Amino acid sequence: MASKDKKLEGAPKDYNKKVQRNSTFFRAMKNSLHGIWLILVRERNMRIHIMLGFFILVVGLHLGLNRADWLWVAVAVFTVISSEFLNTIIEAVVDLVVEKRYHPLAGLAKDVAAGGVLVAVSFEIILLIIVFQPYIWRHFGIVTNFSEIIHSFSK
Ligand SMILES: Nc1ncnc2c1ncn2[C@@H]1O[C@H](COP(=O)(O)OP(=O)(O)OP(=O)(O)O)[C@@H](O)[C@H]1O
Repeated sequence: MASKDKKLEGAPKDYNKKVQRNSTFFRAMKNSLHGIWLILVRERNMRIHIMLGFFILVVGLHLGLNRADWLWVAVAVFTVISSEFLNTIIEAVVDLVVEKRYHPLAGLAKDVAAGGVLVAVSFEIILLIIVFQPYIWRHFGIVTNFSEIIHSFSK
């Protein structure tokens, strides 16, 4: 994430600024929404995860997933989104601490954080295959043993 945005690098005039605590609930909410806006604007991967989430929503509505399946889909999608938040936080903190200097621990922290996202995406793919495959087979009129077994679990 290094130096994508000059505004977030911090200018000398910023050093005199005072940090204001969130004095009201609405101010805290405004800052939280600003955080969501920042990650959407800055992180291409987050935009991809969100678009994929909407795509899964449309396909799920079209195939008529049941309530239990929607729960698993929500777990899968939000696990990935949460891991991307964590990845971005770690990248920002690492860049803040090391500034632009090379440090093996900075590389380790960033790579491990990115690895966490990869694990979350793998978890999402496995869950989505398990949830969607019986619906997709049945959508095309194919009934397999596996789809029946999976479907009997979700009844
Ligand atoms: N200060 C550093 N010291 C050592 N290695 C670093 C440092 N900063 C980044 N790296 C290494 O370079 C890689 C790319 O870092 P960079 O910050 O450009 O990417 P990123 O922010 O992880 O990418 P993206 O924003 O696309 O997720 C990291 O995964 C890490 O291996």
